[in-house]
Amino acid sequence: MPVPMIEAADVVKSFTVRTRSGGPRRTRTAVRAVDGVSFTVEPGEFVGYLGPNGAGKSTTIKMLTGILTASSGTLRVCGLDPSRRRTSLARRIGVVFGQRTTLWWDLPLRDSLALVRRLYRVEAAAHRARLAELTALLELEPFLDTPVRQLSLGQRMRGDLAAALLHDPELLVLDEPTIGLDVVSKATVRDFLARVNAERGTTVLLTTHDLGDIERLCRRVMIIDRGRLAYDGGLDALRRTVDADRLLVVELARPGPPVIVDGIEAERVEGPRQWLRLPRAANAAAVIAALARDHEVRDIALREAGIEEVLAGLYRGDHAYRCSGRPVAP
Ligand SMILES: Nc1ncnc2c1ncn2[C@@H]1O[C@H](COP(=O)(O)OP(=O)(O)OP(=O)(O)O)[C@@H](O)[C@H]1O
Repeated sequence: MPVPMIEAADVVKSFTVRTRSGGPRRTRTAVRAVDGVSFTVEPGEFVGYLGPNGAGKSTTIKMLTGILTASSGTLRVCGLDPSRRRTSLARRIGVVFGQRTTLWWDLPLRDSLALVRRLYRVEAAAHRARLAELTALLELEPFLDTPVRQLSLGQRMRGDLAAALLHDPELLVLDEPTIGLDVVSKATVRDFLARVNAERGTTVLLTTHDLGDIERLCRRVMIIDRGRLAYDGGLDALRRTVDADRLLVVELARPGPPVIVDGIEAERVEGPRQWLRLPRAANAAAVIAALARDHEVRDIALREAGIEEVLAGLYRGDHAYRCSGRPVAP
């Protein structure tokens, strides 16, 4: 059995936050940003680590890369304890944060990448070969001699990906790598990541809010919500759940409270427009007829629910969407 790339067992991270409760005194409260998370990632997997804002994704990534130490539980990345073996681990993993660069702002990209070689002590010939390969794959040539601060966001991200992969890591950890990129740059980054995973067998853990990233890249997704794992399983299983539902979007003559038809209550209301989720077994024609009988309806549309609706349901803690992929903490 190969050693798992990542093993997390009941990992907790608490922060102490000081809050002012009206008067001059501050009270200390503990916030459990990550609250007993357990999972295993095997070599070669491409896993999406998803969740709403503030769910605990970045905190998890910081623990995986040794920036933060877990309050309790055990964590192993490439078989190492990240907080105790941070330097050894750095040689075996690559990390990209979409919101900030690891490159040297005033240096041309080429020089930045040369410095990365020294940091990771990559042998010169290996570096040349790898740089040539990454330059071709990421189409870096036109801007290798441009200072990083003059690069567009898409160019800078390609530079950051090259920097993270120059030392040929076993695991690549990405925190929102496509944030702010246009559709063409996103496609370039996604195609590149898919190739790195498929051809080099690099394991990838990806945090993103971008549905396109998830659909294109992640065979498995883990969803964290308020510090706890709410779903861990295949994207296909999530899709099958999606297939089970349809959405009825109804435009009423006037705004009102959520309508209830055949026991189905509108889950979203925006002015006169309301959204009802119809299980596959529901008879859409009967629901529409009942709606028209009891309400003044201006317009109606029926559509298949997408991955977006399923994620929104999971993020809301909608239990109907807790489909079982792998065991999930209750
Ligand atoms: N250094 C810190 N001190 C106190 N609380 C923190 C600290 N870092 C994170 N938190 C809190 O922990 C929780 C999880 O934050 P985290 O940044 O991990 O979320 P996230 O899932 O990455 O969110 P986003 O999608 O918005 O980036 C939040 O409630 C956040 O306010």
